[in-house]
Amino acid sequence: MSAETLSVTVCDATLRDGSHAVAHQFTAEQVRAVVGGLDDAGVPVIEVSHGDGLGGSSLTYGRSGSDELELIEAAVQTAERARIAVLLLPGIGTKDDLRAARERGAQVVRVATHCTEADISPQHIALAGELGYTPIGFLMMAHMNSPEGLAEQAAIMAAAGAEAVYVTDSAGALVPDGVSARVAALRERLGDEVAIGFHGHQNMELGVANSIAAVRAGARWVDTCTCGLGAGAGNTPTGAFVAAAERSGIATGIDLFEALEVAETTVRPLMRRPQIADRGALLLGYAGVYSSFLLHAERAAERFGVPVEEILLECGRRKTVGGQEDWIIEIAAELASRSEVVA
Ligand SMILES: CC[C@H](O)CC(=O)C(=O)O
Ligand SMILES: [Mn+2]
Repeated sequence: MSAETLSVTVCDATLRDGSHAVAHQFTAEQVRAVVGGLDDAGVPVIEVSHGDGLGGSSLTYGRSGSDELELIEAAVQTAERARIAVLLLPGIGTKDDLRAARERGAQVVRVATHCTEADISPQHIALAGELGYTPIGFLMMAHMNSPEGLAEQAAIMAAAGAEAVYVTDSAGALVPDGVSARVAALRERLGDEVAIGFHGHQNMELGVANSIAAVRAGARWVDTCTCGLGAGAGNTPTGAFVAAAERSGIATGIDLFEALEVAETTVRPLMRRPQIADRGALLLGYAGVYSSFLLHAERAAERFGVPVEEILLECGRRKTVGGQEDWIIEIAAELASRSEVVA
C-alpha cells in the first residue's frame, strides 16, 4: 500500500484523558466550547468521560466537578458531525453506566482492560453492540505484554464484537519499534475485518512518532488530545499529529489551522500546568508506570515528604497497573518510614 492512500480516524480524547490533567473538573460550558471547535475542525470522534472512564468519579480516582452524563449530553448536543465516544473500564463503570451514556447520545465506546485481562471485556463489548454503540477494545499498558500476547488478547475483544482494538501505550513506555511490532501482530491475528488503533502518551516525547509508526504498521484509528492535554506528560497532541500526518501522506480529514485555533483559544487557557516531559513525567515512561499515577504520586510525595521520582520508580519495579492507585500511598509511606530509620 502506498503512503498516499493511508487515512486514519482520529479520536480526540481531550475531554476524557485531559480530564486527569484538570482533576476531572471540566464544566458543561467548557465541553461545549471544545467540542464546537473540534467539530468545526473536522475531528470525527470526540471522547468525553471522567478520566478513568464512566463511573470513575470516586475518592480513589478523583471526584468529577460535573455529572459526566451532563457533559456527554452537552457534547452530543454541540457536535454537528463528530460522534461522541465514552470510555468504560469494567469494574469501574457498569452496564448501567453504558446504558445511561447511550441514552444521552454517545455513539462509540472504548472498553478498556489491562493488556492481559481482555477476558473481563466480552459482556460489556457485546452489550455495547446491542445498544447500538460502535464497540472498541482498548488494551492498556500495552508495553507489559509481548506483541503475540497482546494479539491473543485483542482476539478475545474481536470475538466479542469489537470493531477495532487499540494498542494503548498508557505509560508512554513504548518506542516506535515496539509500537510497530504490536500493531503488526494485531493486524496479522485479526485480519482486515477489525481495525487497529493506537493511543500514545508523551512521557518520552514519542507520541507523534509512535502514532505515525502505528499507522505505517496498519493502525487506522489514532487517539490525540488538543494541546496534548492528558495524563502524565500528556497525549499525542492533535495539532502536531495532524501536521505530521499530512507531511507523511496520511489523511486525517482534519483542518490543521482550525485544530490549532481551538488549541490556542479554548484548550490552552484551561491548562493548569504545561504538558511537558519533566523529570517525573519522563520517569513514568522510562519505568513503565501508568500516566495517570503522576498527580497521585506528586500528592503522596508532598504528604509524606519523599521524592516523587522514588515513588514512580518503585511503582515501576512493582509493575503496578491501573486500579492500584492506593499502592502509591503505601509506597510513599514506606519510603518515608525507611528514611526515618536511616536518619
Ligand atoms: C484509567 C483509564 C486510562 O486513563 C485510560 C487511558 O487513557 C490509558 O490507559 O492511557
Ligand atoms: Mn491515556
